[in-house]
Amino acid sequence: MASAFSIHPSVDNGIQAGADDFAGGTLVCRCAQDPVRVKIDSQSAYNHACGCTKCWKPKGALFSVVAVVPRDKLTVTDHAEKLAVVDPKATIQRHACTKCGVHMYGRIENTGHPLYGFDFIHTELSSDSGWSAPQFAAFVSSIIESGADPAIMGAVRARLKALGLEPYDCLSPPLMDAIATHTAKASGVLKS
Ligand SMILES: N[C@@H](CCC(=O)N[C@@H](CSCO)C(=O)NCC(=O)O)C(=O)O
Ligand SMILES: [Zn+2]
Ligand SMILES: [Zn+2]
Repeated sequence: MASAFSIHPSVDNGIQAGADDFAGGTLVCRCAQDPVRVKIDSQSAYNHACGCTKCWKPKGALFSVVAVVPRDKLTVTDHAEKLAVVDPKATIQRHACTKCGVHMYGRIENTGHPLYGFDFIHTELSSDSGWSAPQFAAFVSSIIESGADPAIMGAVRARLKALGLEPYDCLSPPLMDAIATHTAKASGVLKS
């Protein structure tokens, strides 16, 4: 049965597996003229659906789909002058196209942050196929903050599970463990 809502257009009809030998591609914004292009020289990692209010999502979708790549593998090749940071105070500085609104990459500038060194990208902006598939759904309850009816949450979580995207209200357990380990080492609670 078709769903009454869209999780995200790239997963609504099932999830396409990534390719093991995939080594990157180009992200292109939605401007018909002079699009911003970002070259990625790496496969993506930790791809996931994100329900938070800050990640860019296409119109009508409840979730964004967002992954990370090492920041030294990301290069803006065309029309960097069109990019601006959406919220300079956010942990993840999202560089968006000022003309079409698409977020081209999100960068963490705080060197002490557990995820420093990773840039956040939306692989749907690339026509290259082989990017790693989304593995889980994060910040699911946060879709309510963008206006989703709390009454649909049961159906949303059931749909995510049916798609193979385990729903979490924060990040996935392996990512939360990695972040907590980093924090415990930084504070000295855990000896490295
Ligand atoms: N309920 C809030 C949650 C926002 C949030 O913490 N988002 C996460 C995940 S973004 C990609 O997975 C985060 O790390 N944010 C840091 C940032 O956005 O700078 C909401 O929905 O706004
Ligand atoms: Zn654009
Ligand atoms: Zn998010």
